[in-house]
Amino acid sequence: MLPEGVLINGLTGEVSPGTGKYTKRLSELREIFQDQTELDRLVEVEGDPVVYEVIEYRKEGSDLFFGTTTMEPGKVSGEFFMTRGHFHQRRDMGEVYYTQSGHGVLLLESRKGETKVVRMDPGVCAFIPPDWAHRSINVGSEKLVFVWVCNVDAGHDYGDILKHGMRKIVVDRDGKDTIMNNPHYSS
Ligand SMILES: O=P(O)(O)OC[C@H]1O[C@H](O)[C@H](O)[C@@H](O)[C@@H]1O
Ligand SMILES: [Fe+2]
Repeated sequence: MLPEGVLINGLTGEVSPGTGKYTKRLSELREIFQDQTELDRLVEVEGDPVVYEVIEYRKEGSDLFFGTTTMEPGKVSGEFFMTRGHFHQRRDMGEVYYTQSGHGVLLLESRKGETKVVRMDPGVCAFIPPDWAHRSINVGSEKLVFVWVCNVDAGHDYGDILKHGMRKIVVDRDGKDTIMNNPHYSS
């Protein structure tokens, strides 16, 4: 393993050299949005738009890895495009998100049910403590690009969020991003 400088494009999320990537489209995120009828319609008429892309830089044997998440702007019945959201499998491992461009909301929820919001604006480096679920939401009209750094062993636990939802949702109300209680939240 050798040290290396990795070039990150803060406007596009490109990582050079990257070692892997995946894309999430709207149809793959059906369960997390409130209005699934409208989501189905958007998938149909807009040809299943990309919601976000994750590019990573990972070296075999390292304890850390990093990468970018690039989120497209968009809404489903006023609810902004968002990531799936997850806890880490390892409850002792947090994460760092450093916003490069665009505007977002990082929605966090502890196991005890506390909610916190960290605005994702360029230059903000967000600390995600261990055992807080996290979901990022693009509330702007441009791409939201952020760099994340995490332990390779942290892992993703999607189960709880997929099953119960998060307690809060972020919607456009009169042109302003607004945090509201999730009417579909189930404890
Ligand atoms: O995995 P999701 O909840 O869909 O979020 C998408 C991705 O967002 C960030 O980039 C995290 O660091 C990734 O670990 C995560 O996978
Ligand atoms: Fe994470």
